Amino acid sequence: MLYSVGHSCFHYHTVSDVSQTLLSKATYKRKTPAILAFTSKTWEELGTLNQLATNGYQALALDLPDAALKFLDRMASELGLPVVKVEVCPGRVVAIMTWMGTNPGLKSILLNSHTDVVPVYKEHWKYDPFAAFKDADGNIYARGTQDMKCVTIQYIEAIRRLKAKGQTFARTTHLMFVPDEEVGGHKGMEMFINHPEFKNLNVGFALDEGLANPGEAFTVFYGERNPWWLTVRCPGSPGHGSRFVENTAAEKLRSVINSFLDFREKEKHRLNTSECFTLGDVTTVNMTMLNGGVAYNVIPAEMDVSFDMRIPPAVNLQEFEEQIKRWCREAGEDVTYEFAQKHMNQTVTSTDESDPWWHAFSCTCKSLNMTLKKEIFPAATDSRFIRAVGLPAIGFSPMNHTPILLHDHNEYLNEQVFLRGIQVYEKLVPALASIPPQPGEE
Ligand SMILES: CSCC[C@H](NC(C)=O)C(=O)O
Ligand SMILES: [Zn+2]
Ligand SMILES: [Zn+2]
Repeated sequence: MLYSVGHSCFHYHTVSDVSQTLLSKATYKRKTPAILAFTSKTWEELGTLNQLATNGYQALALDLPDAALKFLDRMASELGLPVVKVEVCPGRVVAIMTWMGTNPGLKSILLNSHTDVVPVYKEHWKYDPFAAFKDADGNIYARGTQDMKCVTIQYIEAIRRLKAKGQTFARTTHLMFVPDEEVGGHKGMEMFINHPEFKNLNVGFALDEGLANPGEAFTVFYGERNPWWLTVRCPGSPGHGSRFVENTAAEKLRSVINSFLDFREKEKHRLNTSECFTLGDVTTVNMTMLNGGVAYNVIPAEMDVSFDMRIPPAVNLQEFEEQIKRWCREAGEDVTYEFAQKHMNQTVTSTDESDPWWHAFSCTCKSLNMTLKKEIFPAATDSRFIRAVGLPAIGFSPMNHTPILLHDHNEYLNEQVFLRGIQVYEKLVPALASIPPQPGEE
């Protein structure tokens, strides 16, 4: 197995070689980026290696065949930035490029993006979804053009331009690339956020993905609805399909479905009749799975129904769950529910002008004549894990005049919109990374 060390030229043949070299510090000069071979290490071992990193050694683990990681290695080497890679769970690697600030004791800026994408129905695409075809109007079609390769590349290109101009800033900027946002982030950001290597990043403020806006404005997300995925189980008396059996599962199921879907109607009405509400301000309920029954003429002993619910931060979650319990009780005997996902964190990020992070963000956008529309993100991104540990995070993908096509067929982004996004980060990064020391910072 071959290991290489960032943009230095060391090669090792086994992980053990790497560790041996690492652990005999005499072998290293501080200017030499060293490897932390995370891939086969336990978290306890990482603690030791981590201490080496804080002593001035850069970290890099490199036996990873993943194409996205290889691409990021190439970008890091072009930008002249060190990369840390942490295999948080088997096969799930988080990569971090770091542009060190002139005052590294200050809280850093985190530019987060995910490297995974959702699948495609190839037959429904006008062009090959993995060829990034650009049409005559400059629209680039490909899976991930909006979600969120655009943002990843905009971060990288903005840093490239800033570095080329010789600029430096007080605060450190980290570009972080996580592997599994599209399947919930549980083996990526959710695990990594409590990892010592994340704590070492000393993050003060994070940017992560948002959504396109079809109009002139740019949407920014300061919070998210909590996803609750639950299954309601309705047991009942079985019997012959020709009879009026009492206490059937289906009668209970009907009551449950009616309660949930009546509530859905009310929330839909609330959204459609309010000028100022967006999807993120109301609760959505969707019945997504239905199970039960074994034969046409056998009344089933159980029928189950599953719902995807998204609950805005302003809703009292305890009261909401009481309502679910009531619906189940009203449906009949022994109706129970269980959660597949139950997110409870309702932290939102300050968008008050007195907040230094928001102030820098919003003022920069204003200086670029951008109109911002503040919203609650209707679905769930990795930002929820960042906010859950008390860090401010803004969901922002600079795409205006663009239909929302994430996860859709024919996802595209216009090249002009994409290029303007680079300019936006070219201003945002300096503004955020130059925020003066705040009370409590050194
Ligand atoms: C709750 S984990 C699933 C995460 C997924 N995120 C997106 C952006 O589609 C969702 O909201 O369904
Ligand atoms: Zn995304
Ligand atoms: Zn997505």
